[in-house]
Amino acid sequence: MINVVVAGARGNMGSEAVKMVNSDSNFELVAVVDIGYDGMKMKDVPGMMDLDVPVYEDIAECFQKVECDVLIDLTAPEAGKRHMLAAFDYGVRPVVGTTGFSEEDVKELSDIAAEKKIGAIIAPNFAIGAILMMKFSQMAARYMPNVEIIEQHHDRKLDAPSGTAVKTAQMIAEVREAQKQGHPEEEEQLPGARGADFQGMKIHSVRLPGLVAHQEVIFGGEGQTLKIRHDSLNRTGFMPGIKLACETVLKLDVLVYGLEHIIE
Ligand SMILES: NC(=O)C1=CN([C@@H]2O[C@H](COP(=O)(O)OP(=O)(O)OC[C@H]3O[C@@H](n4cnc5c(N)ncnc54)[C@H](OP(=O)(O)O)[C@@H]3O)[C@@H](O)[C@H]2O)C=CC1
Ligand SMILES: O=C(O)C1=N[C@H](C(=O)O)C[C@H](O)C1
Repeated sequence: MINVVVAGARGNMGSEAVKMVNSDSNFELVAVVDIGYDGMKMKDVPGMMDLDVPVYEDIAECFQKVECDVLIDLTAPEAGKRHMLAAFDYGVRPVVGTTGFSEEDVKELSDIAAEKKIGAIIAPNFAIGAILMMKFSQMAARYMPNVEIIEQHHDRKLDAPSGTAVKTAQMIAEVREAQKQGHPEEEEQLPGARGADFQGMKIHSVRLPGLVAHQEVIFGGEGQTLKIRHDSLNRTGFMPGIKLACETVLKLDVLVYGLEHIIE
C-alpha cells in the first residue's frame, strides 16, 4: 500500500487526483493539503469528497502527523517548491505536476534529491498524448529547425508560458542549434507581438475561458509546414500519468524531470 498526500486537493487537478488515489487499491489517501480548512476533515469541506481524511495547511505539520510515502503536488509554483523541500526533509517522495518552476529551481531541487538519495518526479504534463507531442516535435526539429509553439489554456492559469511549452522548447533545444527566426530586421510594433523567446524559438500563450489545455507546434520549411497538436479536453486524461509516476517514484533515488524519461 502506498500512502499518499495530495496538495492542492480543492483545485481542478488536485480534486481529480484525490478521486484517482481514492479509487485505486494500491493507494491510501492519508491526508490532503490546501488553504483555508486546516484541522478539518475532507467530508466537512465544501466541494471536497465525503472522506474521513484530515486537511492540513502546513505541509511540515502534515508530514509530522501522518505516515506518507508520496506527495502529489498540484498547487502553484512557490508552494510547489516549498512543498518539495519539505518532502525531502521528511523523506517523502514528491510527484509534482505544478508548473512555473525556473530551470534554476529544477537544478536546485535535483541537487537536493541526489544528495539525499530521494526519488522525485517533476512532470510539466502527465498526459501521454502531450508526451508524444513533445517527443514527435523533438524528432521533427532535427529536420525542420524553424519552429514556433502556440499553447492555449483556460484563463485561470497563473503561469505563462505553460510548463509544457517550456519543456517542449527545452527538448527541441537538445537537438537544434539556437537560431534567430523570422526576418533579421523584424521589429515589434506592439511589445510582445512575436511572443516569448527560447533560444530563438517563439512561444505564444493564449488564455481564454472555455479552453482546457492545448498546444500546437508549427514547423516551417521550404514550401511546407508541419503541425503537431495535442488537446486535453478534461483533467482525467492526466491521471494515468500521475498513477504511473507515484508507482515509479518509489524506485528512484534522483529527481526525474519529465514523464518522457519514464514512458520509454
Ligand atoms: N503536470 C500536469 O499534467 C498538469 C499540471 N497542472 C498544473 O497544476 C497546478 C494546479 O493547476 P489547477 O488544478 O488547474 O489549479 P487550481 O487553482 O484549480 O488548484 C490549485 C490548488 O492549490 C491550492 N493552493 C495554492 N497555493 C497553495 C498553498 N500555498 N498551499 C496549499 N494549497 C495551495 C489552491 O488553493 P486556492 O484556490 O485557495 O488558491 C487550489 O486549491 C498548476 O501549476 C498547473 O499548471 C495542471 C494540469 C495538468
Ligand atoms: O494549468 C493547466 O491547466 C495545465 N498546466 C500544465 C502546463 O503548464 O503545461 C499542463 C497542462 O498544459 C495543463
